[in-house]
This record gives sequence, C-alpha cells and structure tokens, in this order.
Amino acid sequence: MENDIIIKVDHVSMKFNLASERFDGFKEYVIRSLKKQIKYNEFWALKDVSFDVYRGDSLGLIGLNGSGKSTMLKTIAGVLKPTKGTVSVRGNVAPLIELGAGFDFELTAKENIYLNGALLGHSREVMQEHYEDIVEFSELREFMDVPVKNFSSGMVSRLAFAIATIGIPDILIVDEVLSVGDFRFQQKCEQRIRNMMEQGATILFVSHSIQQVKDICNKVVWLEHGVMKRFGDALEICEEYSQI
Ligand SMILES: Nc1ncnc2c1ncn2[C@@H]1O[C@H](COP(=O)(O)OP(=O)(O)OP(=O)(O)O)[C@@H](O)[C@H]1O
Repeated sequence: MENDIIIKVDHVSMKFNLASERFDGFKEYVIRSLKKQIKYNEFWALKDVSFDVYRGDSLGLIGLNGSGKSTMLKTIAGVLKPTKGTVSVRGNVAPLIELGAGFDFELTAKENIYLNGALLGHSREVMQEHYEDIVEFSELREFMDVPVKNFSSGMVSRLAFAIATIGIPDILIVDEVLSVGDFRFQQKCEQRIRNMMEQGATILFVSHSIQQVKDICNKVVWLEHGVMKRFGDALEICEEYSQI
C-alpha cells in the first residue's frame, strides 16, 4: 500500500440475505432454518466499490437512503466483513457509529465510561486519565451516578460522543452523529471534529446535511444503490448531487 494511503477499499461488494417469507413464530423459523427450507433473496448493498483515502483527508459519503453509506463505514470499521474484495486500514479507528450501542443501561454513567472505554480498547488507566474531560465535555457532571436507563437519548449521545472522541485517533468515523443532541451541542461536536482534523486525524463522514459535508470534507464518495457513482472533489460532487 502506497505510503500516504491510510485506507484502501479494493473492489468491495457486500451481500445480505433477506428472508423472502413470513414466519408465524420464532419456533417455525428455527425449524425451517435447520431444515434449510427458508428461501432468501440476495441483496447487494455494495457493488464493486474501490477508492483510496490519504492521511489527513476528510472524506464524505453521500447518497440517498439505503445507498450503502453505513454499510461502507462498517466494513472500514471492521464491524462487517465484505463478501468480496478487501479493506486495508492503517492505524487505529475511533468509530462514532450507533452512539451508545455499547452501553449497559442498568449501569451508571460513570460505570459505562469504563465499560465503553474497554470496548473501544482503552485500559482503565487511560480512561481514568480522560475521565475529567469526558465529564466536562458531556456536561453531565451531576448525572455520573445515575443509571443510563434514566437518561434522555440526547444525554446518551453526549456521553457516548465524549467517550468515543478521547485522544486523537488516526481515523475518526462519524456516521450521522452530528444530528443528535441539541443545536449547541452539535456545534461543540463539530468543533471537536475540526480540532482532530487539525491534529492530523483522517475523517470519514456521513451526513444528510450537504452543507455539513461541504464544510468538513475535501473529498466525497457518492453512492447510488451500492454503486460508486462519483469520487473526487467534495464541492464539485456536492453541487452535482444537489441538482438531483
Ligand atoms: N444487516 C443487514 N441485513 C440486511 N440488509 C441490510 C443490513 N444492513 C443494511 N442492509 C440494507 O443495505 C442497504 C444499504 O443500507 P445502509 O444502511 O448502508 O444505507 P445508507 O446509505 O446508510 O442509508 P441511510 O441514508 O438511510 O442511513 C439498505 O437497503 C439496507 O436495508
């Protein structure tokens, strides 16, 4: 892989099998599944997608609902393995995907900071170092001993964002998370992402706000029904996309 290339997406295709019938219950599903009697429709969410991301790039993924943006991000984050092709990634990835998915809602915010940190691969010492910053950034100081099940969805997102953005990762993956929280907190998150970019982090960004993509990204991948329609300069492609 060329030196400055930090992510190489090489002929990636992703197939999902969708059950094409309804079942009366879970038991029927299990029995028919074991007897291999279930018919599936193949669905290709990504079709032969290739592009390179250079260190320090901020790449936006745009496209209509269901075009494959999140699936693409998940293959890069290593959450999904492509059916065909390969994804090579250099460096550590901080995934801001489905914020709060790793929380145990019965535990307190404080306990979840350590739990979520561990899931992201950080030791207890590292989390202790960043604890104050997480509390400060999330603005949830008085709620640290409250079980997360009592949080509003905005509070959950704030805590999850603060945890996922400690330190400066090589690659930051941001999937629609800037649409959570209130307007003021969104601006704060955007500022934190910009700081990371200034420190050299590479950003992968999905948003339905084309203005946000124009503001943050220098390059864009435009997906249409899983096919890469365009790849290149962000402003040019966003202009073209806005005309459809
Ligand atoms: N685990 C899965 N099983 C089956 N189908 C899936 C799965 N994940 C995604 N899909 C399908 O793949 C297609 C692409 O989904 P994806 O979430 O990547 O699109 P998207 O561009 O991020 O959409 P949106 O803008 O609505 O968030 C959709 O048709 C979706 O239904």
